[in-house]
Amino acid sequence: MSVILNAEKVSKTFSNQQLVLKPTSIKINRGEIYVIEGKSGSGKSTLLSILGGLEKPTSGRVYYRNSSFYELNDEKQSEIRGKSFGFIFQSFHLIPELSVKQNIELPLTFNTVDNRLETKDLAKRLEIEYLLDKETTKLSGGEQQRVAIARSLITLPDIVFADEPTGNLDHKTTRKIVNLLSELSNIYGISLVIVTHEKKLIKEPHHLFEIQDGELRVKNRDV
Ligand SMILES: Nc1ncnc2c1ncn2[C@@H]1O[C@H](COP(=O)(O)OP(=O)(O)OP(=O)(O)O)[C@@H](O)[C@H]1O
Repeated sequence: MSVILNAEKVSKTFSNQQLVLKPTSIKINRGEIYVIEGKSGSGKSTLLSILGGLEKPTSGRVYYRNSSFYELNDEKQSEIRGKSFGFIFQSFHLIPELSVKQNIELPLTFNTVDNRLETKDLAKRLEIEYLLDKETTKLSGGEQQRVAIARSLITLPDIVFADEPTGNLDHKTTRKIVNLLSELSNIYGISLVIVTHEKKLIKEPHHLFEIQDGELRVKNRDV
């Protein structure tokens, strides 16, 4: 199994000296799904931001394809974030002035990518083809999240990081979004790292963890 991302003993202390993330090691394999469960304030977003190249850890290293990510220069770091990582957030972060199609294609305008998915194909798989020319402000929460998912996948990244991707959605929409995400991760061989407060968000992730007071542990699936 090829390891795409390897975090070695990463920890985080903010200026108030509180240890928000205890030294944590985790390896992300190609095409596999990782779910990290934890209560509010447990350190989920902090860990996800460190793994996703958005927040430098206080100690430890994150290796992306054998390069120590935070030791690369800013230009190289943003190139990796733009081309090889995708991000999905709870509040979608769509741009209201742009159409659905323009939102999906946004990552392509910032990066010269070698690979990409065709917008129409992706939209078809997410069942939002009919929305491509629409404004995003008039879409339902579930539709907006499907647009955000399409945007996270358009560059055919190695890994998609999702922070509470279904947090604002009802139960039925949540199931649909989660199934779509797993399916697309499988089809395109993209690794998925999801942090959530919700238990059993995905039926059978390849890896299930729990984070409690900044400490990451493998979770017993029966609990
Ligand atoms: N920039 C920061 N400066 C100081 N403390 C921070 C900062 N970011 C996060 N924290 C603290 O670190 C702890 C963990 O925060 P984090 O956002 O990682 O938790 P979380 O599990 O994602 O919570 P939630 O589900 O509520 O988003 C919290 O106590 C938070 O107040």
